[in-house]
Amino acid sequence: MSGIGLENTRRNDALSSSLCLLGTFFLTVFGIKSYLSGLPSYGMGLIIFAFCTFLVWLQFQLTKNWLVFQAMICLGFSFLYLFLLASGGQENTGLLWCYAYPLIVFSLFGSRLGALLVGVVLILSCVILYVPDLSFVSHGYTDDIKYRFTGSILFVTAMGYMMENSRMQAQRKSDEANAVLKSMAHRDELTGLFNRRGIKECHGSDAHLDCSSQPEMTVAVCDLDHFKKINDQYGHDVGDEVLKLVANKLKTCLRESDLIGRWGGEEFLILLPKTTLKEGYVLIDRVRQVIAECEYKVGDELITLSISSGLSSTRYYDSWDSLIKAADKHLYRAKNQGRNCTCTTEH
Ligand SMILES: Nc1nc2c(ncn2[C@@H]2O[C@H](COP(=O)(O)OP(=O)(O)OP(=O)(O)O)[C@@H](O)[C@H]2O)c(=O)[nH]1
Repeated sequence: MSGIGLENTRRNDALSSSLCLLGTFFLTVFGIKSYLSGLPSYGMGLIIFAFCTFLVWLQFQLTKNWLVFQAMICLGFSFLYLFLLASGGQENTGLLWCYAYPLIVFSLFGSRLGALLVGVVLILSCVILYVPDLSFVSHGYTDDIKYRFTGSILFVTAMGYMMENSRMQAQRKSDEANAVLKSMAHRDELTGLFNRRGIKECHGSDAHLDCSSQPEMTVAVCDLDHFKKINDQYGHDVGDEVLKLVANKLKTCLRESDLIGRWGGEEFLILLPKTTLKEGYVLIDRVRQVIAECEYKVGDELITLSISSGLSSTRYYDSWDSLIKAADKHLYRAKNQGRNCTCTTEH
């Protein structure tokens, strides 16, 4: 799961638990109190709401289905809001709890959808407050309380909307910044290829190399030949351009599924999943030929390039360190054999 996805899951978990468990607690306490104070049906109503809230929480813990949770909790709290408003609650104190409603809806649905849902429920609450003689309405609010409640709930709704909006904007900015930071931490700035950390993040654990449970993977360490001379003769900027050119050639020569990284200065690491050592040899030697054929122009001069590579495979090595060490050993052999060549155990 991505960092952002994980963050959302954590937020949903925290939100569902605090909403449902606190809701269950307060509804139970005030339900029992009302029941014992001579309002049995109202008290029972609150206790039933408490029980349903707990069930919704339990359902979310078991299924982790956020959409179902959102729908059920929104429906439940909308009913509770209208119930408190219509009944007035114990000694008309039901209104006090109504202020939590817009905040709950905004935190569950965000500012836009939240505003729509709260809007619908506020229209229904105006019907309850101002339409006379509705059979299901038993409150005894004075006109002054109705006006003041309408004004204050609209104010809380507007504040809730603005706060949720700024929270969402801050979240978006932080998600974007995190994505940029993650890419910077895992990519080489010059070539855009994965850096060491990026490669290790994708394939770094020895579990990725277990050949008994997954297909063979071949690893190649490729190194530009006599790169120091290019730097010394033409300057560091030209050296950088050559590195970019080679990185692009690697990208175009290899498959989508292959992972290419810059392992060190002028050294590249290539992972070839689902590839035997023999197949890997063919692929990497073709890359060698392509690079040997390409020429880089500096002014009127043409620079010829070449790479040497060493290969190893998960068929023979089951730890990351031994795999890279073996590829390095073959690279060393390729350099000693005169460079511009590819070496493996079987060749
Ligand atoms: N332009 C540029 N040069 C780099 C970069 N990183 C490392 N280098 C240079 O790469 C050169 C590597 O030199 P060596 O290790 O001697 O390797 P080589 O000249 O390619 O010789 P062989 O590998 O034996 O063929 C050094 O001069 C480093 O300064 C980089 O990011 N940009």
